[in-house]
Formats: sequence, structure tokens, C-alpha cells
Amino acid sequence: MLRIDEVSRAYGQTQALSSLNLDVPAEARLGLLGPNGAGKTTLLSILACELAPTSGRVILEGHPVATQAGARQARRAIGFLPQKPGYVPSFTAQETVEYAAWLKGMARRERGPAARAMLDRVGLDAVRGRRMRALSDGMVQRVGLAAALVAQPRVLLLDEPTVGLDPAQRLQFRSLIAGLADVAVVLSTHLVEDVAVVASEVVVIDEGKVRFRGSPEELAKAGAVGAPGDSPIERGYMSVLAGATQRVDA
Ligand SMILES: Nc1ncnc2c1ncn2[C@@H]1O[C@H](COP(=O)(O)OP(=O)(O)OP(=O)(O)O)[C@@H](O)[C@H]1O
Repeated sequence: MLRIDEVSRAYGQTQALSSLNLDVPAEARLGLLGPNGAGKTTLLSILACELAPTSGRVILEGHPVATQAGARQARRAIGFLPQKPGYVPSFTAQETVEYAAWLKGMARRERGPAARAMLDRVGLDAVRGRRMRALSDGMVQRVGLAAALVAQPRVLLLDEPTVGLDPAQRLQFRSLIAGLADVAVVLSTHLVEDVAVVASEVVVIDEGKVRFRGSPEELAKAGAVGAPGDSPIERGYMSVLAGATQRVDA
């Protein structure tokens, strides 16, 4: 479905990603775990075709995304909820999602009904006329999800979507993601619990490289005796970061 091939990205002297390979199969549920600065946002922005790699290729449904026009086209197949999306505070929830539909090139007559249907799907039908500035953080995040899904993408990329949400909002958002069908999902997070609920496969990245790829159960098994952490998965994650375990078959 979506694949990156030997992708590197530098910002000046900082090497954010180094020769990274990753494939996202159709209907994948991929949790991307990594500490602050690991390269998660850079990786998702490249997968979303919003940021060009310094070297390497992005391949969508078998076709390399080689030009700016190609990237624009690819973005229609990809829904992206960035870590810090910018919204117009005076727009209503409905207008925000319709605007996203316009950016995706949807026809005028389709935008209103599609936005309404998507806001309904994320449980916000009752507040679709409310302005963005009057919504709670959890609601804003769900509007962002509706906007990312409005053009029915085949891949959905979510960059740390539960940061800043309270525990109830986090649970609600996670169960929304877990319930999505017909779309491949890549969710980046540094919260191990997000992965446990949402992902059937986990990729751990650190210092711009893939350190581990496997199921949440395999990550749990990777926990070294005495590793820090509150759960088996967290102990596995900490062990991978400490270099005690390495399993990459990405
Ligand atoms: N625009 C930029 N200019 C310079 N350096 C950058 C830029 N964006 C990211 N970096 C650096 O690249 C590295 C990877 O950053 P990135 O934001 O991709 O990591 P991350 O895993 O998403 O981190 P976080 O969990 O803190 O969001 C870090 O060292 C970061 O400081």
C-alpha cells in the first residue's frame, strides 16, 4: 500500500532518519513507538508526502512519488492528522471538515454531506455548528480525525493524537481508531498504552532507525529481566531502546 525505501532525512547537521525502510500493508494497524526526537514526526511527514526525503523513495500502491504533482495526488489517498494541526478558530467544526474536503479536491456538492457524515461517525454531530475555539481538546482532536478521513483515504497517519487529552478523552479517541475499517492506520506515539489498544504490529524507532518490528506480544516478550516499566510491553520497549533486544524484519 505505502512503502518507504532507504529514506534518509537531515535538517542541517541533524540526521533525523537514516536509510529507513518501512512498509505499510493495506489495512495495517501499525503503532510507531519512539522517544522524543526519535524521528517519528519526520517519518510520518514523509509518509504523508508533505516533506521530501533527503534521499530514498516513497512508493504508494506500487508507484514512486517522485514529483511535487505526484505528492499532491498521493495526498488524496492519505489522511494525515499532524501533531499540531492549525485550525481557524472562527470556523465551525462542519466548516473545518469541509475545508479539508476542499483541500483534498472533493467536488463542492460532496463536501457538505461528507463532512456531516464524518462528524457523525466521530460522535460530533451535535456540535457541528460550534466554532473550533469553543470545543474541548478531545473534540478538536476528533474534528481533526474527521478531517483526515473525509476523503476516504486508504492510509491514515496519526501523529501522537492522544497527547494533551485527559484519560477519558484518550480512551474515547483510542476506541474510535480501533473501530476504523477499510483503511491502513499508522499511529505514532510515545505512549505504550496507545499501541497496546490500537496496533496489531509495532515498530520502534530511535535515532532515525528501526530498532524493532513485531506484534505487541513479541515486544512484550522482548522485555529483559529487571527492565524498567509498568507493563510487559513497556518493559519490552525499554529493553529495545536500551539495545538489549533487536529484532528488525521490516
Ligand atoms: N525543522 C527542523 N529543523 C531542525 N531540526 C529538526 C526539525 N524537525 C526535527 N528536527 C530534529 O530531527 C530529529 C527528529 O525529530 P522528530 O520531530 O521527527 O522526532 P519525534 O520522534 O517526532 O519527536 P517528538 O516525540 O518529540 O515529537 C530531532 O533531533 C529534532 O530535533
